[in-house]
Amino acid sequence: MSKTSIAAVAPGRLRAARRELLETGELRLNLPDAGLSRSWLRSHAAGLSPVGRTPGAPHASSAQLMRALEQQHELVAHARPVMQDLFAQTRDSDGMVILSDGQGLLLQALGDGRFVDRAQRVALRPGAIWDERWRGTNAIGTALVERRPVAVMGGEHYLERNGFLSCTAAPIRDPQGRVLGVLDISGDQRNFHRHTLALVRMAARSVEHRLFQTRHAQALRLQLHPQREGLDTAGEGLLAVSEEGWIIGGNETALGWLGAEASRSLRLEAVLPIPWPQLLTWACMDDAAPQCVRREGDATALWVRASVPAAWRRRWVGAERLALSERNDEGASIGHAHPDRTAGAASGAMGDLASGANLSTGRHPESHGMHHARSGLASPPSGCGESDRRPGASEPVSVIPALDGGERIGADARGLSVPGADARGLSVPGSAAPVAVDWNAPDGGRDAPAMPATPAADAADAADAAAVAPSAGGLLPSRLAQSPRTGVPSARTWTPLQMPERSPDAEWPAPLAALDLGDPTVHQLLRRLHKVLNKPITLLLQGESGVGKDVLARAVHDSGLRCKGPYVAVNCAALPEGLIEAELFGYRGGAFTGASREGAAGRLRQAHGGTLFLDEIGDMPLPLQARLLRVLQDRQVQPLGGGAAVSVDVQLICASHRPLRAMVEEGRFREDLYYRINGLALTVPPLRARTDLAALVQRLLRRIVAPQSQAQAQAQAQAQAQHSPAPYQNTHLQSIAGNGGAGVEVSVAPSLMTLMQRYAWPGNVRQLEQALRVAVAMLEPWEREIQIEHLPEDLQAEWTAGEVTATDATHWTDAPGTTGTTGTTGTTGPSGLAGLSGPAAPSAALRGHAKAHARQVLTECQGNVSEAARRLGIGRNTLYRLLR
Ligand SMILES: Nc1ncnc2c1ncn2[C@@H]1O[C@H](COP(=O)(O)OP(=O)(O)OP(=O)(O)O)[C@@H](O)[C@H]1O
Repeated sequence: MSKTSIAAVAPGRLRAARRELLETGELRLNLPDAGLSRSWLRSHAAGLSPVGRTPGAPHASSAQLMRALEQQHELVAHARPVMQDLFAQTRDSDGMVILSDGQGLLLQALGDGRFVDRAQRVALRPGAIWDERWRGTNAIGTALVERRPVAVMGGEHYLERNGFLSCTAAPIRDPQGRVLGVLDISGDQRNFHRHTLALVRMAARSVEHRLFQTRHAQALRLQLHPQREGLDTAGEGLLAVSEEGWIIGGNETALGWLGAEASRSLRLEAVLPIPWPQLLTWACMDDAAPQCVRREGDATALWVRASVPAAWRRRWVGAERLALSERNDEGASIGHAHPDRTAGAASGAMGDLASGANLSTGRHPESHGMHHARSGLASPPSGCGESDRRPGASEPVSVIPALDGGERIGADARGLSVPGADARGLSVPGSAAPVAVDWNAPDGGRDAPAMPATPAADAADAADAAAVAPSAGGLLPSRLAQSPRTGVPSARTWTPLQMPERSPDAEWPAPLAALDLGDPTVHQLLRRLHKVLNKPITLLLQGESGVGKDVLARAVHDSGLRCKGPYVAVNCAALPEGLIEAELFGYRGGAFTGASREGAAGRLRQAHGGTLFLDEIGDMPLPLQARLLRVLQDRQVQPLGGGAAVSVDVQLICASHRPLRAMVEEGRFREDLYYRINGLALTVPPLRARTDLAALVQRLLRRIVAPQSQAQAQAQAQAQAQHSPAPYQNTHLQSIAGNGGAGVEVSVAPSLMTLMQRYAWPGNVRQLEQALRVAVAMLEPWEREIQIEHLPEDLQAEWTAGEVTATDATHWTDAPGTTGTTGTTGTTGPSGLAGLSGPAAPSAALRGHAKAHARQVLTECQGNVSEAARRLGIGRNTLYRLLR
């Protein structure tokens, strides 16, 4: 439906296909465009009749339209000038330029002439909803479903009454890749011009650019294009980078070229061969001209222009001045830094400060060459836009010649090497191949493959590529498989710039990294979560109760771009059935008996801009599942008792300990909802299957002890202030710490740890945490090591009785005086305490070993049974039994 539809499908063929669809419900005749066939089939399935009036297509009231305009004010504001421009260009062809929101609600229209009157008759005007479900195949509605630019000509419209229209529409995506709305040019089909599709695509891109620039106004923004002239056109790539050097956003074009995905999971250096401090230095220059980045090997090139927020410039240049004056004070070499350097010139030293290089250029410090050399970047390209050179600026300084004739970063003018650089060029950390930055490419395209003839062609190609890899369901732009015509390296050809081999763990955000305690399954799970961070992919966390699903969801929230937004957790199992609906979706005042007069926004709306964690979603009643599905699809919430639907933007994370898949098969959970929430399903392993119990115990203990001792320190301080005796209980914790608890070290006796490692922990981490809380509370003031007797009594009883449930659920209990389920014979369990109460049916040899070990410990304790039992982490009676 993109290009084929411009050469409209022959009317006879359309008629035949329509007849077939109506008679058989199928389209075996196959229209030449698969997208058109799909859309017709959808229209048919929606129960629309191609002839006659449209039955009950919704239309917004003027109040609803006003509200929608308010909600979409950013989109409308950025689209308006673009629409005016489009209108000026298409005026002669008697058409209309239309903007719709993401639901197909027409927000604004520009047009004049006779066509507008005709358009009004088919409700092509603000307030009407051109969703495919109501109006059949049409450019706006179909572009929304197909998520790509679409042209629908004359009889290709499913409803015959729209057959006089020719419409071209392109989705407008926000910087996260979500479709915000659609830009459309509609006109009389007889006047249709074949370039309209390219025009509307470019216009939509232009709106996206404006949105991108606004949303990322506080970030460093990079414009990219294989041709210098391509910068500032709708075909350029855009990247946004945080001050720490993380990619935080990118448009489809940039992501396609760089093979990157816009998430904080990638540092800029992973995709562009420029060390971050040096790029920052260059970007902070007042008049930084575009530069050409070229990859070694295949000579593909990208032109880069950077803009930074003014505050960054102030910060970096200010820091630079300070650093310079400090270095001057120390009498250290500062190369040729000029004391009166301008801000832009001063910024040039950032690179060498950051990289530790000491550059000596022999040039005037204010020359461009100076900036580049001092920043560690090679000098500006000699043929790289003469106009970029300031009048009178000196020639670029000499730099280390590249093996292939290019110039290198990573080495200073005297050949001093910069950390991270090697003789062959800069090695991007973890990247497979060294890459060179060639600031000297004569035109940025000399070695580069042929470039697109026009930005329009480029735009068309990118759109076609998007059609190849459409990003479904509001996902971030997927990697584009660039058309060869663009001459731009596809994601594949840039692959060496990525860091597939690197271990990303070092770059995990702290909240995720903190959960990586050494268990390989958990590690894999965290890796997968890390990959989908900041992507609108719904997560489904499954696993037994207490394994830490909520903890994971919270870590995902805290690690992502939404961390400043709300995190709202709802336990669907804990809410009375009658209240879930009101709790989730909100209600209008007095909507039901007992409802408050003011009404309530509901948890979904509370989570707007943040994360909604729906725990135990398997416990949600079926009717509510249907409602939730609708909300997830429409991204709008309708409060109970009526009122306008409100848009919500939430990252959804669902969790359940129930087997949802099986529930779907049994009809207890909606299949459509299951697939909707199942963007990425991960199973959190039970504690008994984890190998990092010791590290987890330490983590939990730190968490348990620190606040306790802090609270006690406070209580003590308070008590002292009131001249009353300090509370006795557990004052040892802060006395151990001596500093309010921060340094308290409580650990678990090794023998007890062995026992714990063999226990099945049916309540998982929750049970472990509770056990440790009790144990810490039971510690005497002088004790810092947890023994079995500190544990809750039920565990003690279970373990000392040898009734510990093993990971393999085998019980052994033939220690004297106990009863067992397996009746395994032998003496004791495995070594140490585990031998006494180890869960897996121990062999006689193991029991013998445990007994021997207990004897040895007793000898070491010079016969002191209490001490030996303490060391072994068991009670005295148990030790007696064991030794018998
Ligand atoms: N990795 C972890 N580090 C520290 N504490 C953890 C970890 N995982 C779980 N916990 C603790 O275990 C308890 C249970 O965790 P959480 O509520 O996340 O489990 P869950 O799987 O969501 O349980 P349920 O299915 O019953 O809701 C919490 O107190 C939590 O703090």
